[in-house]
Amino acid sequence: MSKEPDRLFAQPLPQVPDFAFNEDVVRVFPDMIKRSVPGYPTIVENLGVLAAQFAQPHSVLYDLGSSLGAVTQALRRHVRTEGCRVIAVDNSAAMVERCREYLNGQDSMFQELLPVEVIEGDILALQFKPASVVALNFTLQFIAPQERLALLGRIRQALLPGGALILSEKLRFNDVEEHALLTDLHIAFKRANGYSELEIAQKRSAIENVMKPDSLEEHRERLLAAGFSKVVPWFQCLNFASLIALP
Ligand SMILES: Nc1ncnc2c1ncn2[C@@H]1O[C@H](C[S@+](CC[C@H]([NH3+])C(=O)[O-])CC(=O)[O-])[C@@H](O)[C@H]1O
Ligand SMILES: O=C(O)C(=O)Cc1ccccc1
Repeated sequence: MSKEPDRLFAQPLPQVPDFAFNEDVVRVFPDMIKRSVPGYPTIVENLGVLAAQFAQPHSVLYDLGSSLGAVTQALRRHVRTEGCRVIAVDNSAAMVERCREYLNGQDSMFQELLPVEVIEGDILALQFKPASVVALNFTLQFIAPQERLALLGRIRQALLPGGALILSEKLRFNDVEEHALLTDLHIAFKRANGYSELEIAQKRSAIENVMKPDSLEEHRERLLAAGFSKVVPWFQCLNFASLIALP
């Protein structure tokens, strides 16, 4: 994994462009996501542990919006179910290229890893195969809000009995005080991880048009509307949470 530190927003930019998952972001992504998302390492590792409980023999496990394949690698560490394979999908060419490099490196070092196929494509255009586990780890928040329900409906239709969707997201809060407190605490988390006020402000302006978080209530209602029967939050750290949705 690249160890390059994230300094993308360290210098004043005359105009802050909309955030994109391009080559510059790919180079610093492991550092960026760890220093920006409270609980990220815990969520990724335990996503593998959870997935192992839902994986059904001879089925597909999806990693949607796979970036550099952190979730795929956690699935490979924890899932031991017979005949499972992983399909990782991302629409950023730069992410997919680097993700394939990492996974090929693993394949050449270890035997008996779950087979992985990395697809460069839009998850909105995907024809889902019957799946026991679908991971959307901080990806749904980048999908246009009007597309989210239909996508979750297609995922619900693809899920096998006994399977699960694991959905991790940044949250917003309907209660104004709660929203302000957790937003301030998230900023304190970033500061504690070495980001300057300028970096925090410029990153915020870069993501505000492209990343639209929902509240926990909105997630729950939309998942039920998409046909899921049960929604169980299993992790929250500040304004970041992860949910299990059962078919
Ligand atoms: N329509 C789309 N189709 C496919 N991919 C998409 C789409 N929209 C966005 N992406 C991809 O979704 C990923 C979101 S990052 C996921 C982290 C990873 N899951 C991790 O656990 O490390 C989250 C973050 O950076 O906060 C990016 O790689 C996008 O290219
Ligand atoms: O940085 C933030 O404020 C976030 O909400 C998380 C994030 C992490 C990586 C890319 C984009 C957003």
